[in-house]
Amino acid sequence: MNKCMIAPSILSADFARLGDEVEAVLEAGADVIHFDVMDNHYVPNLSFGPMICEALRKHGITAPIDVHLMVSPVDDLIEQFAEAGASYISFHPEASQHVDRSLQLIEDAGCEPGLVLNPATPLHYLDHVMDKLHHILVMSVNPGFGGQAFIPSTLDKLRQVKQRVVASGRDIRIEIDGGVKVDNIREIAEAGADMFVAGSAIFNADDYGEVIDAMRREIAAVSQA
Ligand SMILES: O=C(CO)[C@H](O)[C@H](O)COP(=O)(O)O
Ligand SMILES: [Fe+2]
Repeated sequence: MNKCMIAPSILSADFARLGDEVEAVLEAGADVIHFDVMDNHYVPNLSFGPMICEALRKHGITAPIDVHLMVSPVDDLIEQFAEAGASYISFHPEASQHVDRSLQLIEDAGCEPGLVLNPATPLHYLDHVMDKLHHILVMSVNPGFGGQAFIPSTLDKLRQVKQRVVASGRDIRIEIDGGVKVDNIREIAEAGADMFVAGSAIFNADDYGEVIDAMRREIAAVSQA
């Protein structure tokens, strides 16, 4: 199995000290920086755009930046985020007129493409595009806000996504996003996730490293079982 990755969502970071916050979570052991882009149209909230991604690169951040686009339309922002230094780019299929084209645009821009499934988004959106996916992001909250409670039915969805990935024979990461905490990450890992987004659980803690280490111990308990 792929090494499991911890991806702190900077939505819950102190924006006035963003560069330092990102450095701090990476020093604390994070693998990836999760970057939530909200447009007050596809989701009822507004966050940040490519300029902030570029600013993190200029600040010296070299870790992968995982851009989660909660925007509609999708395509215009792909090139901008690629130029700003994004590593992975995912979008919600309902927000794109042409899902295959958007995935191809991401790949052509030199980034790793992913699709995001909301709690009520059917899995059939994965049909016909598995060969284009680097990751599948399963939302375990409805998108738009950090700090929401994990929706338990998404565990079953994760299992179904995992089955599809195994059946495809492809090496596709399964990412989970929303309400991930130390006390539920073990069952999430058991259900098939291998990339874990956590915003409030990490940034609301006094010691980021303590939370990330505890999450890794919980995940390791699954691989050793
Ligand atoms: O995409 C998101 C919300 O739409 C965020 O990535 C997610 O909510 C992370 O925050 P938390 O871990 O606090 O739930
Ligand atoms: Fe996200």
